[in-house]
Amino acid sequence: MTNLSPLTEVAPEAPRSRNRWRGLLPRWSPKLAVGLGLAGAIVLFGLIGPLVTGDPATIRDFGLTPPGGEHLLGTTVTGQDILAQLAHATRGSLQIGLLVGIMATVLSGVFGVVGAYAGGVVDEIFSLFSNVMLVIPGLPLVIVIAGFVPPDQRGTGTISLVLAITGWAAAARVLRAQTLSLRNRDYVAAARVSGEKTWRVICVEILPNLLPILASQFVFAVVLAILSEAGLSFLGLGAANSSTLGTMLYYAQNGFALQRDAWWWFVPPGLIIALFGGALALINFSIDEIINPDLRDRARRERDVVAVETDTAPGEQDAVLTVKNLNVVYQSDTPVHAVKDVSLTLRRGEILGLAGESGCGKTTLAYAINRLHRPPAEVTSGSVTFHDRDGEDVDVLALAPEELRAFRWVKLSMVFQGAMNALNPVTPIRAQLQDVLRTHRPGMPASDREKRCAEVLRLVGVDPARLGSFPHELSGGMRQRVMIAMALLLDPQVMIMDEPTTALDVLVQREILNEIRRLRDELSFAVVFITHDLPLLLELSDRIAVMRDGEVVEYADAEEMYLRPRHPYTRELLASFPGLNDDRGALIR
Ligand SMILES: Nc1ncnc2c1ncn2[C@@H]1O[C@H](COP(=O)(O)OP(=O)(O)OP(=O)(O)O)[C@@H](O)[C@H]1O
Repeated sequence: MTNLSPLTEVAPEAPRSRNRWRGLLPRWSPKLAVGLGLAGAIVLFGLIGPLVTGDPATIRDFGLTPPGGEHLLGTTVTGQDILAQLAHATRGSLQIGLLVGIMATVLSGVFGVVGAYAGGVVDEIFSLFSNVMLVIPGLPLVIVIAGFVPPDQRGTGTISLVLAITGWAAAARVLRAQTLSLRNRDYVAAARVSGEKTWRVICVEILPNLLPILASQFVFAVVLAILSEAGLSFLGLGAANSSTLGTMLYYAQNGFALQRDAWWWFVPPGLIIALFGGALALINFSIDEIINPDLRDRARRERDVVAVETDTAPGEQDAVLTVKNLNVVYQSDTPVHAVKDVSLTLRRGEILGLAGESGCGKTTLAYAINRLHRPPAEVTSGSVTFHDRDGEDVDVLALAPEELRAFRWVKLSMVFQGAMNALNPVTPIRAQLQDVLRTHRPGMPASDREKRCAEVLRLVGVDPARLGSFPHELSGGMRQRVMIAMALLLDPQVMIMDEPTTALDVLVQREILNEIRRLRDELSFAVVFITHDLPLLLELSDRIAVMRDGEVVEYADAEEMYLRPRHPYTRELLASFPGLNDDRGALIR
């Protein structure tokens, strides 16, 4: 099958290149539109309402008037206009929400980000303090603190402070974890080494990466503050001399609004709290999609799965893996469409070679097949189906996280590019191999684990006596064999090998390739073998797919490709290896 489909446009991404901050903004979606619309309307009401609705405290001599006429939302028992009260109360609640949001975000930033960046004793003290604050139950503490503050000092500022003090710790934990990961990134290390000041490294290198998390936490803190303040006011512990939605509910309860069927007194403030909470939750969900692009992938994948199910073109008879119209895009400032509409079928026991120059998308394709791709990489469409030995078809892109964990390495394993450096230098080989078995076969007795580890080492031609060795005591070739042994441990049906021999000298490379072919014959797993070295693939593979610029431009039997390359790019690739141009006649295998 030759796949020469035209480049799929990624139209909505175009503006990203113009504005690097665009990537940090939520994508426009119905959820976001509804959330922003509702929240915006409520904020406008809180801002403009008090200016046009008049004094909410004016007492009139006609109490509990139902909505209509002069008083659109009716009056309280003392004849105060509910609409005017609602406008002022909305403003009061928004003020508290905003104040608490800012204070809680600053506190979590200081204790989470600064602590984690400073490290050492500072981090330990900050982290201990955050943990203590986290385990103290929030609402009871708020009630106790608010209860101890005399009513005349219990203004909006005091209540906001109390709510912020009790509401920052969980966010600080998340920020700390994220900062610990960011501070070890190369660009942060480079900034430090180049002598940038600490505040600058935090503000310029770290904080921009935390913006979506901070925004999400801010929104959450605002919702929580409005709800908590309403709860406190309802208990009579809210801000004194101020009007909030909670105090409105408190007075409605004291005025027996429910018993008097005066629904217009308590329903509007309750409704505004519920709508504002719902609106911010919708906004927060859209921000979550920036932090975790997997969320937006999921919806799209579910759509794609339906499309694939209705399009059940007959696959190849003995297929173990079918990739259909797979598209992967790196959603970076300038989106890179790294895999374009790729369709491949891997037969049971087959070695499928994936060739192409550096940057053509081989690794991206391998990672996407395995669901190992990480943001900004995103599978925008297509399907990956694994056809299990027992006849079941597994839709790999739709697997839930737990199912994926059970699938990977058991059914489909991977030997990574530069894999020989992937071994942990301070742990003996035995422990590293046994870890895989402990994770995937928790019930396996220790003696069987030991036996299996020795067995796979033997399979790849490494003396089992080496089980106790540390990686640095092994040669590069041996380490590579250990990595292949690790991929074999659970007897997978498919093994993806991404340039597994690139760093090795030609002789060791040849030995390992022979080993792979022998193992495939013995254990009959299928292999996707990735390399830019087309001659090597011609020797090793049954079929070869040639990739260029993210597309599979030719897909054919190895011998056929060698003798009759059809695509000009394949011919160009073959011509670039001098040994293949001579008169050898047939492919040497
Ligand atoms: N994190 C990323 N963000 C944006 N673009 C990326 C990212 N990673 C890879 N790319 C781009 O995706 C394309 C495919 O990269 P990929 O690593 O899959 O190529 P490859 O064929 O495996 O190359 P190599 O043989 O050198 O490993 C390249 O154009 C690359 O620049």
